[in-house]
Amino acid sequence: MPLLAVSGLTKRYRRGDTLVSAADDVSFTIEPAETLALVGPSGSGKSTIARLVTRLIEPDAGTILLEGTNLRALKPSALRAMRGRLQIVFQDPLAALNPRATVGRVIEDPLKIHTRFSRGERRSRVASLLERVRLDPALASRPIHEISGGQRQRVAIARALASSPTLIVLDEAVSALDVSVRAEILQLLKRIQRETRVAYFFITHDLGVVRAMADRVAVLDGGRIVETGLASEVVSNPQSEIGKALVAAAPRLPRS
Ligand SMILES: Nc1ncnc2c1ncn2[C@@H]1O[C@H](COP(=O)(O)OP(=O)(O)OP(=O)(O)O)[C@@H](O)[C@H]1O
Repeated sequence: MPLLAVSGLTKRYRRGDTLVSAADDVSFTIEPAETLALVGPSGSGKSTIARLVTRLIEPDAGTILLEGTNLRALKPSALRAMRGRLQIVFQDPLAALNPRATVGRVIEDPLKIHTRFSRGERRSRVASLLERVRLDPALASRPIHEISGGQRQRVAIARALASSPTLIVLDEAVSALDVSVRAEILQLLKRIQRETRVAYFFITHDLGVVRAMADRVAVLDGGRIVETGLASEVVSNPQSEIGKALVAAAPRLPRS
């Protein structure tokens, strides 16, 4: 059974008199411990699909099965419990995390929701999550706005890991970082995947990231998936027009 099975996912937005298809009959699967990348030009529907899959927005049609459970059929309380299994990390941690909250608080909050740990257990789990993302546990007392962008994204990853997810959706999660910090975070994500067998749904416009991180890739155009395949094959020999255009527009890719 796939970890995630999405089928027929459809979402339209009204713009004036017309309907814009942000997701048009989208179907794909993600296996445990796998990384699937979703690429496409600006406005092709990548963020919409990330938000549909994580149930932040409601689709017009389609099913989303996580570990065989239909997320759309769950009552709010059951969905809350399931949410821990499926986490999302956004591009801008300063917008996604409360900038005045401390690092420790940001990571501890999901533990309050998803576990029955005592206060002491939560504190020691926060310390081990900080170590997992290679941050000094002493950082727990610092407010989010005082730490660097790269450190903030590590905190966002630690927060996502707090509820022991089986799938993390990364919505342009490394796009705003400079090149060296981005490389460090990608290495970190790979190591975490080896250690925990978490799967990633990697939303990106960066084919270098696809080549470095993904097992498979789906190419999106106008809300439709126009090509899927092994990342190495699609990046070196795209079949769809939009895949060819993305590869042609990419800066020279480092060898994987
Ligand atoms: N809340 C909304 N209301 C109306 N239209 C929307 C809304 N959100 C997205 N859209 C439209 O849906 C389409 C897909 O947008 P989406 O943000 O999902 O694309 P994207 O591939 O993530 O783009 P980018 O890479 O620029 O972030 C676009 O035409 C966008 O204008």
